[in-house]
Amino acid sequence: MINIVLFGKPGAGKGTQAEFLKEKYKLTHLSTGDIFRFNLKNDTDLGKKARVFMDNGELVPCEVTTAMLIDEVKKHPDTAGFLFDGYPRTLEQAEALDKFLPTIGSSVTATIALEADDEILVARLLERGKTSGRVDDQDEEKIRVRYQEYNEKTAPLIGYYKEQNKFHAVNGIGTIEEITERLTSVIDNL
Ligand SMILES: Nc1ncnc2c1ncn2[C@@H]1O[C@H](COP(=O)(O)OP(=O)(O)O)[C@@H](O)[C@H]1O
Repeated sequence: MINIVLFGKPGAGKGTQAEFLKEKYKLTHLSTGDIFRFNLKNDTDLGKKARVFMDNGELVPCEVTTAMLIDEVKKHPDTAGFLFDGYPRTLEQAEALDKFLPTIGSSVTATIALEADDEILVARLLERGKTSGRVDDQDEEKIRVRYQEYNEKTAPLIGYYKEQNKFHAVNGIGTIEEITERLTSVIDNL
């Protein structure tokens, strides 16, 4: 089983690239943001728990997110592997994943970060907000909260995965195809 964690700031292109990678490597794509948005739209109990946090650009509490992720993983016992997109986002979540995966005989294979400058990313998000309908993409204030959350809570994961020799960085600026190419060359060399 190969498990890839796609890592990067909001707007870095994780979702776009995940679409290509999941096809190429036959991976199950689990985007916590997408799963939450689905639950929000359908007004499920999970959606109700997540809404306030998401609408403000804050992280949903770890126990809610981790329970949801584990449920999703368990729905795909026969997969060739997972492409985690948006999880883990805190040290607590990374540790939870490292504890959970061995219970299904697996582990994180590699973490790949898509890197880009903040100004480029904020511009991309505001552009996406015009068409996506995502509340958290339409307001610079909320975008700023997400970057703050990233810097405080998610950035420390870089060190966590480097220590395990599982961290790879890829330049996230270029055409979609160029970036897919960079990501596949990392994965093919794992
Ligand atoms: N691993 C997670 N832990 C906590 N909250 C999460 C997680 N993944 C997604 N969320 C919630 O969903 C929102 C949207 O996630 P996502 O689409 O991945 O956003 P972004 O484009 O900001 O990376 C986040 O701002 C957060 O509220």
